[in-house]
Amino acid sequence: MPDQQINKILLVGFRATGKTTCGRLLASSLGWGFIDMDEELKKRMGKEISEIVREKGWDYFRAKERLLLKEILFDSDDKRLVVSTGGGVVLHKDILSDLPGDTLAVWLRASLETIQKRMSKDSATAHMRPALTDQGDPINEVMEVLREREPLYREFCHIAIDVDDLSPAQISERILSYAR
Ligand SMILES: Nc1ncnc2c1ncn2[C@@H]1O[C@H](COP(=O)(O)OP(=O)(O)OP(=O)(O)O)[C@@H](O)[C@H]1O
Ligand SMILES: O=C(O)C1=C[C@@H](O)[C@@H](O)[C@H](O)C1
Ligand SMILES: [Mg+2]
Repeated sequence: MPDQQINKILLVGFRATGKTTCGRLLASSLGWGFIDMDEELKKRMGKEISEIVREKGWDYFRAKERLLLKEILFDSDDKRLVVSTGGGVVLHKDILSDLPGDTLAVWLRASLETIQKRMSKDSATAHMRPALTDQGDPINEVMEVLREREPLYREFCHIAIDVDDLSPAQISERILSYAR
């Protein structure tokens, strides 16, 4: 856990675990700034994530994501900020393993079933969540990618919240108790 006043909260977790939804709510409850990394990358590049990946590939997307993460953590003007990260931010292991002392990383942990159900229902999946593996199907590949990423979420996050049976408001409430 951070040993000083918390100024930044990073919401981390797999696709469709509610990082964007809960982050917006949490920032508004705290009266802090808010940034959604995927939305920011889309805005900066003027394209949907699916287009960026189709045209330039995942390595290019990760390079841009990495620069943005560093900028947010180390050069942001906003003193207090809630950050909804992209699902793959744990791949930037060197950054996540050396977070500033005022930054709390929260893992929104959901079951395979919840993730697949939410991804299938969410119209944003088509343009925000292109396939990550050779399987070519973002829903079918979830188990394989989760298996790789769960140890990273566990290693880098200070706290985990099981979100399957909680509403966004309940999740935001839980996180609030750590930030005050
Ligand atoms: N606690 C919740 N209970 C039920 N549905 C939820 C909850 N949180 C989010 N959702 C729904 O799940 C879907 C995905 O949510 P959201 O976009 O916030 O996830 P995300 O973690 O930001 O995903 P990504 O990593 O792809 O950006 C949305 O349709 C949202 O309405
Ligand atoms: O899990 C991932 O690697 C990703 C999740 C989304 O938030 C986007 O950042 C993008 O689709 C990559
Ligand atoms: Mg999101």
